[in-house]
Parts: sequence; C-alpha cells; structure tokens
Amino acid sequence: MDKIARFPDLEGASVLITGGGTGIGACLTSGFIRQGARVAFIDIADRASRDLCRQIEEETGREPLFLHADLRDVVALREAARKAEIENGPVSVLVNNAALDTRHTIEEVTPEFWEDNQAINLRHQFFAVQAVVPKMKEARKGSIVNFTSTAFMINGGGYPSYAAAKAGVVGLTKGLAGALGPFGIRVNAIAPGWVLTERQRALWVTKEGLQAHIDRQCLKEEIQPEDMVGPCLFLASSASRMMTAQTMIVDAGTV
Ligand SMILES: NC(=O)C1=CN([C@@H]2O[C@H](COP(=O)(O)OP(=O)(O)OC[C@H]3O[C@@H](n4cnc5c(N)ncnc54)[C@H](O)[C@@H]3O)[C@@H](O)[C@H]2O)C=CC1
Ligand SMILES: O=C1OC[C@@H](O)[C@H](O)[C@H]1O
Repeated sequence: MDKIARFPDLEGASVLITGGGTGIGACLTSGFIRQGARVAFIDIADRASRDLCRQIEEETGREPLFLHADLRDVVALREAARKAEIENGPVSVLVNNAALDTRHTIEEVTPEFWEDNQAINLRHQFFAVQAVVPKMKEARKGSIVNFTSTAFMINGGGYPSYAAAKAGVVGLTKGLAGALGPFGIRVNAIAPGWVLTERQRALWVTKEGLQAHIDRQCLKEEIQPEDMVGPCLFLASSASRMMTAQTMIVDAGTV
C-alpha cells in the first residue's frame, strides 16, 4: 500500500470511515492512516477491529480510533460520530463503506429482513452524512465517499434488497451532491467490481464462479481490497476538487 500516491491535503485531515474494521474498510483505514490522516472508524466487529488497530499501530506507529457501534442504530451512529469529532476534530472526509451483502431469494424476504438490510446498506449512509455535515458546512468544505456496487449494474440476482440499496446509494450521492455543493462539500460514490476479501472468499467464491466473473473483466486479474484505496483517497482529496455527484466504477472493466 506504500506504493500509493501521496495526497498532501489528507495529512492531518479528520477522516471517519464506516465499517473500517475489516475487508475493504480495513484497507481504507490503513490507507488513510498512511496519508497522515487522523482516522476514526465505526464497526460492529469488535475483535477484528481491535486487531486491526494494533496491526496498524505496529506498522506505522499511529493508531486509528475504533468506535464500536451498530450502524443500524442511528442514536449509536450519532454518538460514535460525535466521539470521532471530539478525538480527531471536525470530520472533513466521510467514507460510507459498511454494508452486508447477505444472499437472499425473493421468497424468503420478510418486511423485517428488508428493513434491516436497508438500514445497513443504505440508511446508515444518510445518517452518517447528517451527523458530520454541520461541521463541514461551517468549514465550507468536505468530501463524502459512498460505497455502492456494480452488483446492481450487472443485474446480480442473488440479493435483490442489497441491489436496491446499492442503487439507492447512487441516488443518495447525487441528491446529497446537489444539496451540499453550495457549501463546498463534495459527494461521490465508488462502485467496486467483485473484490476478493477474505469474507468473500469464505462465503461466496467458487472456483468456477470466480473464473466466470474474471472472464467478464477486461483486466483478467482478481480485484484486491487494496485496489479500492487509491480511488478513495483520490475522491477524498483536493486532487478531485471539481468532481462531485459522480460514481467511479472500479471493476477491471467488467462487461
Ligand atoms: N467485496 C466486494 O466484492 C464488493 C464490495 N462492495 C462494497 O464495498 C464496501 C465494502 O465491502 P466489503 O469489504 O466486501 O464488505 P464486508 O461485509 O466484508 O465489510 C463491511 C464492514 O462493515 C461492517 N459492518 C457490517 N454491518 C455493520 C453494522 N450493522 N454496524 C457496524 N458495522 C457493520 C463489517 O463488520 C465490516 O467490517 C461495501 O459497501 C460493499 O457493498 C461493492 C462491490 C463489491
Ligand atoms: O457488491 C457485491 O458485488 C459482487 C458480489 O459478489 C459481492 O458479494 C457483493 O458484495
């Protein structure tokens, strides 16, 4: 990850990442720390998040702030965001990364499943923005990066509620960009392709399925979690100062 470009304006920036404890989020947490940012992340995975903090501290001498919370609980989310601001100062970069891509069929979805699925995959992103925007408005600057997915773009059929939420993230991104642009606050999205995290390999990957997916990619390589760090740093930094309301697709050119 040390090969990634340096974005000088991220040095000292107060960065808040949702779901920054494992998977792509863990790489984002590490990547922003290596830019010299003051990083806080909210996650429900307690042990893994604490292990990540220890590992990053050993590797870099700097430790991110882990805030344990269930992001489906808006009160807990707000409290965690408040703690991040107290510890690191007003948040200037928010990365909405947390999600849950549980597979489900149309038949098995209940109203409770739907609400719970939307609460983590879409709703939490809005309330995380609501929590940090007042200070961004005061500063008249800020960058928000929302993680969507190509899953709905390629008509993935294994998770209709998740696909709806991820499509909603694009609409949310564009709506927030319109509302917040006059305050100098940018809002963009990143749409990863299939990113081979440990969890993906453990839960969803089969040799045949992965090969079939890679056959659809222009770049015939597995996409790694670390491959999301550079695009996210770019959208977070002033290097993308005139980009907002956009969705950056990072999928190795999947057709
Ligand atoms: N891995 C992939 O193939 C792809 C991932 N994405 C998106 O990228 C982002 C990261 O993906 P992954 O790292 O694969 O996800 P993941 O499921 O492996 O990690 C998500 C993180 O959010 C945390 N989290 C989940 N529910 C939570 C809750 N209720 N409260 C607090 N924390 C919670 C988890 O503990 C975990 O650390 C997600 O937004 C996902 O939709 C998009 C396309 C493909
Ligand atoms: O968003 C996603 O897109 C591809 C799926 O295989 C993956 O599990 C999901 O997180």
